[in-house]
Amino acid sequence: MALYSRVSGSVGMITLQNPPVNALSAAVRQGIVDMMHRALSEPEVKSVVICGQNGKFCGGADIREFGAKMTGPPLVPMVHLIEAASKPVVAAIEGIALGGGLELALSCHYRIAHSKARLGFPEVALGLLPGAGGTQRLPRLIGVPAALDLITTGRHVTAAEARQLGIVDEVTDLNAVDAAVKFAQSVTGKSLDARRISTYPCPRPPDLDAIFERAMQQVRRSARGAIAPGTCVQAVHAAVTLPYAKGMERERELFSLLFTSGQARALQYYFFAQRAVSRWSTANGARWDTSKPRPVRKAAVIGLGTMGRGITVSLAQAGFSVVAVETQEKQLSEAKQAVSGMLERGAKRRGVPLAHDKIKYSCSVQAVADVDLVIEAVFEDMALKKTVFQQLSAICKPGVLLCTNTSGLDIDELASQTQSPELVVGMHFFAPAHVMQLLEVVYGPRSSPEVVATAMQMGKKMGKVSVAVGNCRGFVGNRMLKPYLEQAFFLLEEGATPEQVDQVLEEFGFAMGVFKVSDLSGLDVGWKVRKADGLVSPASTGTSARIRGGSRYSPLGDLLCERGRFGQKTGRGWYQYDKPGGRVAKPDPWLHGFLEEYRAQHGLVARHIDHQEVLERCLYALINEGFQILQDGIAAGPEDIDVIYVLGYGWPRHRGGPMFYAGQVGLDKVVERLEHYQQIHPDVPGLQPCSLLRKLAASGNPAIHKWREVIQKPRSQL
Ligand SMILES: CC/C=C\CC(=O)SCCNC(=O)CCNC(=O)[C@H](O)C(C)(C)COP(=O)(O)OP(=O)(O)OC[C@H]1O[C@@H](n2cnc3c(N)ncnc32)[C@H](O)[C@@H]1OP(=O)(O)O
Repeated sequence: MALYSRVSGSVGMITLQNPPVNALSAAVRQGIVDMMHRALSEPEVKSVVICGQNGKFCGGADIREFGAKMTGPPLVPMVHLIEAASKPVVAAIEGIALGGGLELALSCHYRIAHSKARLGFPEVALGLLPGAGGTQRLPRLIGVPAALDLITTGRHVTAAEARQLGIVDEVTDLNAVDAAVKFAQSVTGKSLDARRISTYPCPRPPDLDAIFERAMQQVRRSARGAIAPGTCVQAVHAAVTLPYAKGMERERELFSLLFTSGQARALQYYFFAQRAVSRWSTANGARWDTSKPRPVRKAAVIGLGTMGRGITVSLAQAGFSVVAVETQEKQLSEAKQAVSGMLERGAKRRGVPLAHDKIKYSCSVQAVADVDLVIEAVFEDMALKKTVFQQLSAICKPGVLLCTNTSGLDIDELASQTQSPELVVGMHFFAPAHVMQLLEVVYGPRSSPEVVATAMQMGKKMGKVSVAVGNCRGFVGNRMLKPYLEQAFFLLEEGATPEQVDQVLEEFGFAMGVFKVSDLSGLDVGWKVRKADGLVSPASTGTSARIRGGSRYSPLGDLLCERGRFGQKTGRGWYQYDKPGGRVAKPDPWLHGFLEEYRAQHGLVARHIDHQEVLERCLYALINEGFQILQDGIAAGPEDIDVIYVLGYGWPRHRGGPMFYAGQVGLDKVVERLEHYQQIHPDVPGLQPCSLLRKLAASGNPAIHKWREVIQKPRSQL
């Protein structure tokens, strides 16, 4: 709702009230309309200030209401009412003015912002465009290039940048509401003719066509199939080419197109999913709201390889004192140099002070004796990690949290090496650790709730989205990757090429196809794991070479590794590169010949494989594993899996995540297609729909937020 009060006798004050961000719900819109009429009708009131309660102007349209039938006054007539007002209306922007909140501010005649406020049009991230005149007013106010930038990227600007761009009239370090009241008094009685942005002509720079062409190219490059960014460009184009009223009609058409698209639904689901994962729970009943994190001031990182360096940078940038340990002198000095470079670049990019002095380097593990938390980041080798954990358990002060950065090893086995297994938790960072936003916090059966809470909070402080997951091979992300990769290999055996599989996945929206990712991360990583698992056997032909434990197995990755083809680092993998370390993947005729030879050796006949089969086999196998993970209680809900896949594995955000996507496709259809492929490939257990998936499909494909009711009590394997 909106509150009305009179300030200093002549200023009508409208205060938006809708915690937590004063979003424009039906009640708030109704309140604004009613209070505007009141302010305009009271003769004593000479000007109006609009502000938000609790230091937040407005977070935009109320996203929680998007799924329901629209009630209350629409936004567009509301902003027109404000702009057309005969008394000056001043927006007092504290905290945030985002989306519809900024549109509300742009309909006011003046805008006063607090210096700490952030403004922007983030609708594009929700699969929408600013649909209350934002695409028509902003270019009129700040010009086409700047408006295109803000609207297509959704980036927030500071009050200072907003002032520079001409979005706000004044910035204050003092109380913005008081400043707005003073300002409102100072403009009482002045003509408002030049203050209504909708009446401004839209600037037409001479290279207009080139500007729009560039903007379209830019969004095509980065959108990966998302339709909102290009539609935003079209809406701004209407501001330049059409009179305001017609431009508004075009904005409405384009907004409706986006609003009813599956992409907007997926992105809005994802918005709430990312927030839902912070309300974590574990299979043994610990919860975010009943578990208190421990204070951590000083942390240590053991092992300064690629991951350890990234983790050190993240910790230092988050303000923690860090002891960074690498036992070899030479590696330590290399790491020191690399970390300094990363910190310098980070400080420059983010405009923050350097954090060098936060880090103390040491060659000795003894240096961690007084820290509150240790993150072990040595090589992915259980024996090595066990030794480190035994050492840490002996050296560290009592009560220290011991975390391991592992991408899939057994947390409980490591915990059993220590005197306090309840203090052990996994922190699975993604490379590069100082850049990637995702953190899997892996709890073992003995991890204490407060340890999970501490790791979750540490992740948040490091700017990560932390997702709590249970302990199993590969946790959530890498466990689901296994059947996906497996299908990709099988498709090569059956006649596909790496470029064909990658193209299908990239057209779906993945940042990179599975084979390009494999080349980037190194084929030897998986090879090492498979060797440790006893899967890699000496070269042989015939069916037995492709069976392990009674199930189908593809040795293709092993064979490439045996030939020294480890991917980008060796200049050869599933693709060829111009040099070792090269980045541009080119199809490799050698690989095609090798695949032909391989098929011939194993009596396999290449067949034509279509787009749909590639997509369904790769994605549905991965999704099926996701349902198995839910069934096992390793992830608490589908949102956890979806956030992990979007932030850690390049799943296109506008498709919501694998579990959301499965719901969109229809769970019954996913079951039917898995059964179809299982019949053809009975030796691939990953194609057998898991019982939770079958159960959900049989219960009528319920909406994703209802899945938890069906999952009910997960049968935890912990
Ligand atoms: C005709 C249509 C015209 C316009 C369309 C629009 O206006 S679309 C909406 C545009 N606005 C946005 O996209 C803003 C989205 N919100 C954010 O970016 C952040 O939430 C924000 C406001 C920067 C605050 O970030 P912070 O990190 O401080 O908190 P958090 O993100 O956890 O949010 C706190 C809770 O607020 C809920 N929330 C935020 N924005 C909205 C919103 N617009 N509508 C409804 N609810 C919103 C958010 O979900 C959090 O609640 P929780 O219960 O934890 O989920």
